[in-house]
Amino acid sequence: MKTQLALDRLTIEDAIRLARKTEKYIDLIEVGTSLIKEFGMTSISRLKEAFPDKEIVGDIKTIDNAIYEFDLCFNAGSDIATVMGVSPLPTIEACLNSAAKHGKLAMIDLLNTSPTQRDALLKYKDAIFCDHISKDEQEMSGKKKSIDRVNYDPSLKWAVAGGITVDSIKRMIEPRPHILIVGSAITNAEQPEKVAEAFRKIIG
Ligand SMILES: O=C(CO)[C@H](O)[C@H](O)COP(=O)(O)O
Repeated sequence: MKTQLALDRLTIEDAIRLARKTEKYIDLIEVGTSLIKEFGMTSISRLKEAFPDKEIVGDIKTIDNAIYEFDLCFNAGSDIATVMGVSPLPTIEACLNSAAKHGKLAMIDLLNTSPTQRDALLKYKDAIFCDHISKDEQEMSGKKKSIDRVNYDPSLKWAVAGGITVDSIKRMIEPRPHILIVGSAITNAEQPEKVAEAFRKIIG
């Protein structure tokens, strides 16, 4: 199981500072959608330059214009780029094709997908699937991703995201997701490195 640090609502310099403080305890660095929207592809290239040995996730949340957006992300230094699961299937397939062309990976964000849509997506076995509770749902209804009652297909690669805290992973059951995506629990902490270390201790 790997930890992905999600960097959102920060300047590029603060994102680099936070990643630097926690780099010992994290595996992947996510350039959050908010950074990409505010600073463009520079946010991805700057994080990749600062952390050439970490896997960089460009959370571009593509929903159309797949090849253009995915090529931008990979050319800027992303190792993984994200596409929304609610997109038309030709968009998902174009993202997977772009990822294969670059020798990189696509993550399909399952936010707001119906069970039927999820079933239709599970045939894309090269993708990473992200089970995700949105920031707005977290803030408006208090919902958080819990991972004590998951039932993932262990033959697929899974990530989980959405308000995950150290407390919420204490009751993890098997199979564990491949990637635990953590944002504000670390980025809003007074001592981000201590929280990142606490995640690492539980994950092992
Ligand atoms: O994709 C995202 C928001 O759309 C974030 O990366 C994800 O939600 C993780 O951040 P947090 O732990 O703060 O919820």
